[in-house]
Amino acid sequence: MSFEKLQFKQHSKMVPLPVSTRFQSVEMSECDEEISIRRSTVIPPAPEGMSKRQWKKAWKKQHYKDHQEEYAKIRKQKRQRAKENRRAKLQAFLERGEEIPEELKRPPRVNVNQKPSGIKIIIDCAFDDLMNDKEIVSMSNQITRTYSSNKRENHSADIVVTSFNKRLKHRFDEGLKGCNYEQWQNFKFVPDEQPIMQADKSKLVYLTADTDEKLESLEPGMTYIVGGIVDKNRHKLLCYNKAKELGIPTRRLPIGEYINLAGRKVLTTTHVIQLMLKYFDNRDWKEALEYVLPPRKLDRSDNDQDDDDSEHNKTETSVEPAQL
Ligand SMILES: C[S@@+](CC[C@H](N)C(=O)[O-])C[C@H]1O[C@@H](n2cnc3c(N)ncnc32)[C@H](O)[C@@H]1O
Repeated sequence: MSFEKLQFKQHSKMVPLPVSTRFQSVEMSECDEEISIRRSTVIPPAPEGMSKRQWKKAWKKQHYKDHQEEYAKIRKQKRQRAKENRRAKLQAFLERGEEIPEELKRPPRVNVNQKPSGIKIIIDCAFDDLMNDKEIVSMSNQITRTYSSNKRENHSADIVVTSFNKRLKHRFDEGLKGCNYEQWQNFKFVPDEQPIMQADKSKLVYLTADTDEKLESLEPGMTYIVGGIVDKNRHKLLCYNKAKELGIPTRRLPIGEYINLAGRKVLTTTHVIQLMLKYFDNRDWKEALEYVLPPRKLDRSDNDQDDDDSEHNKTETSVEPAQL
């Protein structure tokens, strides 16, 4: 048992939570229910030998664990409420005979006219140990969003998540219970690196922002590897060095060639995959970049205003696992 856990157990014995601080779910409105969990959680003083910060972190973690099911229920209710609100808003527009505003429109969850792009994408998740807990959660959300895009866009890819064997897997098995990831279409999760190691190297490209070699186009029959890591670029050259060691050619996305990007040219795993999927619409990088990247990433200081109609942000909308 970890030091933190032990401390927590000991401390819990010494200072049992007063009844008033426990979760009260009885006959309250959904909103009240959530507030009751949050407001009632007065954090007891830190046990000796533990910093306030450490204790707060450990306590919150344990509290969340103890109330996991209640929180899941509240999230579900919130989603339900949001759905009902949206439906009511749409109904009001329809009744007034007005057109539905763009921001209320949503692309269908499943694109029935979808075609296979012919490419395979590997999300290399061998970097589990380099991420903190928050980053693991963020990575798992990126994967669910990627799955959602792979169902919605006009072209799909065969996607494989490799080295899915540690905390990221645990996050899917525990935190995202019910998302049924093992049944996802065009999406496979494997525990090892076999799809990388056994592939024909001439058909592999490792994508990385750390190379000067530009990716000209995407070609059916090829496999593109994307690093499955959230690291705020703490680990520079990580994927570049791995690819070099494995003898896999590396390429960067042609970003600067088509748009001015505000800030770094290192994109998230999801954005990179969304770009690849969108590229197949018209084999046009500029169009794909403007569609996928959020407006804050696009440096609009010297652009032409025609681009403002782009639909870039549609795929950026966060998709809750339960909405998949
Ligand atoms: C958040 S980045 C990870 C950055 C990490 N430090 C690394 O070494 O790659 C996630 C992944 O998206 C891909 N990626 C991000 N920006 C890219 C770019 N400009 N060109 C090509 N691939 C990119 C890479 O595969 C990268 O590993």
